[in-house]
Amino acid sequence: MDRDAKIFVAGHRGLVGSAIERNLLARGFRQIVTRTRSQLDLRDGLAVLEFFRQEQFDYVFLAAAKVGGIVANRDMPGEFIRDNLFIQMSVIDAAYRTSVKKLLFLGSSCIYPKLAPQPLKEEYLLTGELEPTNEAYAVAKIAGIKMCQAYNRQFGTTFISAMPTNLYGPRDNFDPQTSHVLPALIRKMHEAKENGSPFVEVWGSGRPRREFLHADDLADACAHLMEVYEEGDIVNIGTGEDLTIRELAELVRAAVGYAGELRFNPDLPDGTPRKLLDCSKMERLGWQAKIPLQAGIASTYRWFLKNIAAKSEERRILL
Ligand SMILES: NC(=O)C1=CN([C@@H]2O[C@H](COP(=O)(O)OP(=O)(O)OC[C@H]3O[C@@H](n4cnc5c(N)ncnc54)[C@H](OP(=O)(O)O)[C@@H]3O)[C@@H](O)[C@H]2O)C=CC1
Ligand SMILES: C[C@H]1O[C@H](OP(=O)(O)OP(=O)(O)OC[C@H]2O[C@@H](n3cnc4c(=O)[nH]c(N)nc43)[C@H](O)[C@@H]2O)[C@@H](O)[C@@H](O)C1=O
Repeated sequence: MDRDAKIFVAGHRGLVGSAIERNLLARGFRQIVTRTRSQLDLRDGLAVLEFFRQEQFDYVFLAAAKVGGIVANRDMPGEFIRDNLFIQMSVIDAAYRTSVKKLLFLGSSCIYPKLAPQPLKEEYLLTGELEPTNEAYAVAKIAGIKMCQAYNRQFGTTFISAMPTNLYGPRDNFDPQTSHVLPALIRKMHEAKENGSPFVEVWGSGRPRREFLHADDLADACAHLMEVYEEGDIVNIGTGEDLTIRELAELVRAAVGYAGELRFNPDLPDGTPRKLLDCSKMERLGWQAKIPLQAGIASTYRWFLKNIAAKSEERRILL
């Protein structure tokens, strides 16, 4: 990729898009274009096509999506399927119509069947039933993969698809109701420590296993794929290691320095029992994750203290 190539990072204010933008700048790319949602609603196909016609991008990273944790997915399936299908349709089609050289679409490990063998190999896609809590989101993601592959076959495009495991890092969503588990636990334990609460509620049984990848690692993997990979076949991106939610909660508790009790609430959903990616394909392509989970949690907590906790405290004092 030429360092003067014109690149659109869709979703640049989110967890992944912001990490991709940082990574591209560090790699020396000079022409990165971004738009906020209020400047350009990516669900609006006509506006997106007009924007692509004006800008004439060489490369596109599609990191804009409707994203949320297990309860947000369970409770808002209509929004998850609608927004994601619209965003994907608009951006992928506009990329084809304006001859973008390469587009990277971001799927998710939730595209795999709920009870697939572990670790999850790319070939397990569409071999069984999906996890019900995020079926609508997963179906939209599978449609995105299939759209990229169909365009490659019929129109000769080079649209590639990466399947990340569960992610975390700076600029994550820390809202306890809609976020994923890791930012939710950071926030809940931090607030419990500040308020002297004797326990923190952890959803579900604590037994499900999850794999966690730092967004900076994912961004590096995406930039690497954009440089070296040309196929439509999906590629998993993870660390190759997982742990139980109870073990994760203990790690977060240690990082935050919270001494209270973890109280598991079985009324909330566990979701998929295990979701560990087989990352051997990505390793063969010359990439491996670098940020250890404990170090990643510690740096994410520092980011949270500076950017979320400090601002809530400022607001509380002003009120
Ligand atoms: N987080 C995770 O654990 C995982 C994420 N992924 C995938 O990675 C990608 C990025 O996720 P992540 O960074 O976590 O998500 P975030 O919610 O952090 O960021 C999503 C971004 O998309 C933008 N966006 C959403 N809807 C629109 C719209 N209609 N028009 C324009 N922009 C829009 C948001 O803009 P605004 O800031 O204005 O709201 C935001 O910048 C997604 O495809 C997701 O499915 C895959 C696996 C795990
Ligand atoms: C990335 C992936 O993310 C979603 O799936 P998920 O892996 O189930 O994501 P999650 O992070 O929300 O939960 C992981 C586990 O953790 C438990 N858990 C405990 N306590 C809290 C808690 O406080 N918040 C949350 N959210 N979960 C908690 C929770 O009960 C579950 O057992 C998909 O919908 C879809 O969006 C997707 O692709």
